[in-house]
Amino acid sequence: MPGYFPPGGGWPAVAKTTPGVIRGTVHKHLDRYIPAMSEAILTQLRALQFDESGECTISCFEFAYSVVARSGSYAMVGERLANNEEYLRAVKEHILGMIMTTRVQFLVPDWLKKYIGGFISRLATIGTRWDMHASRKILLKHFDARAAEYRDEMACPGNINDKDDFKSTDKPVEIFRWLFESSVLRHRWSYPEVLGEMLLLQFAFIYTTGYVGLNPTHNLVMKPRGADHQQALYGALAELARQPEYIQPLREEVEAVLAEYGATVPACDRMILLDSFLKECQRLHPPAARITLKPGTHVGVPSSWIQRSSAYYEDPETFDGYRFVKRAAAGATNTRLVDLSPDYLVFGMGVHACPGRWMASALMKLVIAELLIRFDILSGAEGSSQGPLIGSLSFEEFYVPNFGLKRTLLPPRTNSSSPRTRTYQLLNPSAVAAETCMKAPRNPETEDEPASHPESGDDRSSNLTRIEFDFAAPPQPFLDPPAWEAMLKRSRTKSSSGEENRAGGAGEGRASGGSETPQDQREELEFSISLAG
Ligand code: HEM
Repeated sequence: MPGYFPPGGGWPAVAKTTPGVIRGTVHKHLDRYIPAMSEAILTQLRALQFDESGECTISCFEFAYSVVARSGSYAMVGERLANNEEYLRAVKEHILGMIMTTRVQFLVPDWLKKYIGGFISRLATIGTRWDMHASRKILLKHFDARAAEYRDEMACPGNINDKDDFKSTDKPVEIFRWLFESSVLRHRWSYPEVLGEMLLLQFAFIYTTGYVGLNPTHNLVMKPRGADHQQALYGALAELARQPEYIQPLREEVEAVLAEYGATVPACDRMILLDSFLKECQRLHPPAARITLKPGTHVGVPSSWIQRSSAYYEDPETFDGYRFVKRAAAGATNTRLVDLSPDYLVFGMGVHACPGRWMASALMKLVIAELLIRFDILSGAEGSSQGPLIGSLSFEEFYVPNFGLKRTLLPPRTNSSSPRTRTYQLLNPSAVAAETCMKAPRNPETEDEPASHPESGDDRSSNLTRIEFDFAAPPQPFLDPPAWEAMLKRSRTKSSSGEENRAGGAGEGRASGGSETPQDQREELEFSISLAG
């Protein structure tokens, strides 16, 4: 990022070590972050404001981005700042400002950059709502204050959060603290380098997860402002709404899993259908991946094309949220959201593969789980979800929203008659169910029952396609019983050895199965299938 790093030094050494930080802290000790992330999600839900008529208008994108900004900030700078609204606003605006500034920089010829690059990065967003300079000032103010606290704590003997201390506590390590202490203790990086890395990491963490992850089926091939944005602006809520047949099975899965395991890593590992759903979203709408061959030369990896190729995927243009669960059942490897493979490049490949993908996966699952449990999600009929966000900007790989799109949210209605009866809030009450090519299995025994949301007080939901799904019940028709059993068994084995598995694979360009090779995984599954059969 121009302006952050000392001139003439090129890309700082710290850039090569931050993935190590992510692996050593966020990735290896994911279980320590989950309670705080979960709390952050709930805080964001509680922060929704309802007006006198009992409605709350919110942009789906803004909600997704905000919830990830808050949870991500827990991991990056700790609880106090993660609850500081000024800081959070600055985080979100700074990331968008970075995108704008980078795009403006692209317009400047290389030979001119060294003269006016820094100047441009100051001016590019000035006076806009993505004013990078203003938001950076706020961020630096908070970083400085936090760093002073770290310094004070380090000055007290025994307070240094070194390796041993970290091992002996259950608390998650703030990424900023880790970077800061390492730089002070080991004289590794200058303070401006640490700050630069924090600002880049905020982007790698928050924008990707909020945008790519929680807006999973948007189209990342962006068109210029004012052009037809058709699919680019849907958030996860609206996207789930477009495929309403997924809501109930996913909801039942997360309710069952959270009831048994709470918000934990094993719970996230057991959200098999949600994992497949998210992976399918990312397959169809990956972020643009780029590698640099030599300074100034960018080569695009056509991940969109690869992930929609019939050479790798059957019926590749069709969204099938259970695609990967079916593949796993059929014995395929690399079917989990975090698995890497050449036909699935969302998290990259090889040594630079995303080390934050376990964190992103867990966070996305927890957010969607909480939403599914608390809200009913229906698509907008009035077209607001189809049009462009006025004043937003979109580029080839990034979208910079102005949060103009509003959606309606109703407050929860209480229903104390039965603890099993849930009352879901409605996102956009004027919504209609979307049409989709997904075929639901018909069950003659339940066909006459009212579908899904008996408490909603209307019969809209009876028009929705309904899939009965129960983990305690026999498997769904699309999975034969032995395959289903094998899959559950495999998932149990995996999550019981989850810590070692997660510690094993980040960035090494292999599937995330710890020391397991794809062949091992396949053999294990075949063995399980033969046992179950
Ligand atoms: C859905 C969310 C995410 C997506 C789609 C994503 C995607 C990617 C991709 C494609 C790369 C590889 C870039 C390359 O090949 O040069 C990458 C690298 C990276 N990501 Fe993520 N990421 C996500 C979430 C996160 C999170 C939550 C973190 C931090 C906790 C993170 C931290 C990083 C870092 C530090 C790198 C650099 C790795 C290296 O250079 O070795 N990412 N990410």
